[in-house]
Amino acid sequence: SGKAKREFPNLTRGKDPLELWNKTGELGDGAFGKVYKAENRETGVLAALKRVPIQDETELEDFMVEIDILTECKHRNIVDLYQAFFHDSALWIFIEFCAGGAVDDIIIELDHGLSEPQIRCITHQMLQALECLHTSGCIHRDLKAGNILLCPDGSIRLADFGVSARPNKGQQQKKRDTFIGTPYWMAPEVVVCETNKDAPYDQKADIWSVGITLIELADMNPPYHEMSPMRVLLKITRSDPPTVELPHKWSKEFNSFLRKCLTKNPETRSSATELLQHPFVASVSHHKPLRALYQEVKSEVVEL
Ligand SMILES: COc1ccc(Nc2ncnc(-c3cccnc3Nc3cc(NC(=O)c4cccc(C(F)(F)F)c4)ccc3C)n2)cc1
Repeated sequence: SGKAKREFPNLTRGKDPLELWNKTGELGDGAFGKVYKAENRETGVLAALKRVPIQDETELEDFMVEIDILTECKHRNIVDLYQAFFHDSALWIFIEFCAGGAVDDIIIELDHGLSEPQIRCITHQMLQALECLHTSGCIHRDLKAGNILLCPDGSIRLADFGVSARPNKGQQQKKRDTFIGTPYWMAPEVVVCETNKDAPYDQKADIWSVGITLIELADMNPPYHEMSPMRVLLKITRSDPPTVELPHKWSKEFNSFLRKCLTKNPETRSSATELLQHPFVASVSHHKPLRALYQEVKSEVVEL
């Protein structure tokens, strides 16, 4: 095309990814193209591979937002980008493979919610990942158990299988009609923004979604899961902040932490940095409860 090719430092062009990586299986059919499991021919390292068909350079720029975020936000609790290629009119993204899969699938597989020690562990790592994203000026916008991956050592990685966007730092305005995020986890001010598209919202919206995700981990579903998505939007804006189904079943610290996340006013809602000082997560020091969770999932599969 006549348009000058934009330089993308984190993108390898003119190399066939399958010379370096061997596709070993399928992981699912993502919102944007297929997702495969892959193994590095030289090192044996395992990766998850997403192949996104690209029509032209402008579409490539849209999808490079994701590569930029993953390059800028290198953190032990955010999925690790190994390599990105532009080859055969497609963007090939190779991510560190997390063998435990997504936490919402684990809850379905085990058919029970997580224990409080397991939830404390996940929350501590989620807040660290969010603190890193927010410091880099990014907003996730679609936090939920389905976007949290579990690794065998009990660590978790924040992922985004939808399309997370960056705040418009002079970049193209988020497409006005796209509906970002699944409604159940949406903070009140985001619902207002999506419906009247004016109220600005920022990183505090992710903190609300942390609270909803903790309820999802404890009760196996987010609040109002039995309602239709449209009715949920009204419910979220009109109701008092939700709690877990049986608050007395959980510690004072857990309920207090939830109240800090599920504060309707984003101004007074705590930030990720503030919440890392909260007693619910301040004393977390190891991943043991999540290593046990990984073993449980893996043993479950063997039994079947
Ligand atoms: C069904 O069983 C399993 C078992 C293991 C796994 N493990 C695994 N490990 C790593 N990635 C994936 C994965 C699965 C489906 C789709 N994509 C996956 N990873 C992936 C993620 C991304 N991008 C992000 O996660 C992402 C994009 C933008 C922002 C962010 C964040 F905000 F978190 F920084 C994260 C890009 C390309 C790929 C292949 N899956 C998945 C399913």
